[in-house]
Amino acid sequence: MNAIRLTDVTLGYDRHPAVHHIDGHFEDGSMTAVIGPNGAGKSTLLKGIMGLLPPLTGAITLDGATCGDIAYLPQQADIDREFPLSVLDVVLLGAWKWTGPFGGATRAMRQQAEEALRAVGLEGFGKRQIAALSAGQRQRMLFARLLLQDCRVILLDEPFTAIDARTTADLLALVNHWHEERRTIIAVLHDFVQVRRNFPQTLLLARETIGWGATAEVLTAENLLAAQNMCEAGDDRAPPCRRSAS
Ligand SMILES: Nc1ncnc2c1ncn2[C@@H]1O[C@H](COP(=O)(O)OP(=O)(O)OP(=O)(O)O)[C@@H](O)[C@H]1O
Repeated sequence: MNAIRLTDVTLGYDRHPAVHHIDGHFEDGSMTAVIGPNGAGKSTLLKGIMGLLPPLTGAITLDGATCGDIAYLPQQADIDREFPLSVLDVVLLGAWKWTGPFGGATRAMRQQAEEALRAVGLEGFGKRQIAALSAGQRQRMLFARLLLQDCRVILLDEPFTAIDARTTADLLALVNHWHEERRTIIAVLHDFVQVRRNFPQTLLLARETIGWGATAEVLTAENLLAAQNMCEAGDDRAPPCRRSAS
């Protein structure tokens, strides 16, 4: 079964395409690394799947799911660290599907949030302000929120960038556990060793698809060189795309 199908998808900003004509699918229960040079369109693709950026052309279909069934962890840079919230408040945001945007958290939800904090190694951190967390602790907190969200599809944008080795290992173990639970995982990553060791599938992007399939077949020197060349030749302010669907 396909969890997510992309049919000739082009995504961009102000009608300027950032990533073109992506065609393929993420199978239900698959675990895919999305890799590629800076500016290749990796974050853009995740935003498209999440429904934050409607395709300029083509279609993204979620098999039997809605955007509410997808959990999304944006890049660290996109998160406001100074907002006056406690760690428990942030984790409880993961329960909004059940509470509604203005609903209060029940005692059971608070307990679940405490358990999630324990699972990511942040027991006793609930009352702390998020501004007082280190980068690694903040990422652990956001993984606790993902645990509470309990979604079938999980999108992670550079989840381990600027995170220490111990935290990365702990959070990777959690991601592998989600994979064992047959959730669909799509993660933007830059560490190829990590990708080879943990991610069975890889999508290599360079404004368009260079390779998509088994990691060993996609993550080759030849493909990486092609991706680099493609991105260097790319134009940030490309005109609206006129290529027809193939
Ligand atoms: N909000 C935006 N408005 C306009 N252009 C954008 C916006 N976000 C990204 N872009 C452009 O879209 C292209 C793809 O960016 P994107 O962030 O998806 O790349 P990426 O592969 O995730 O890169 P990185 O590895 O550096 O995070 C880039 O040319 C970028 O400048």
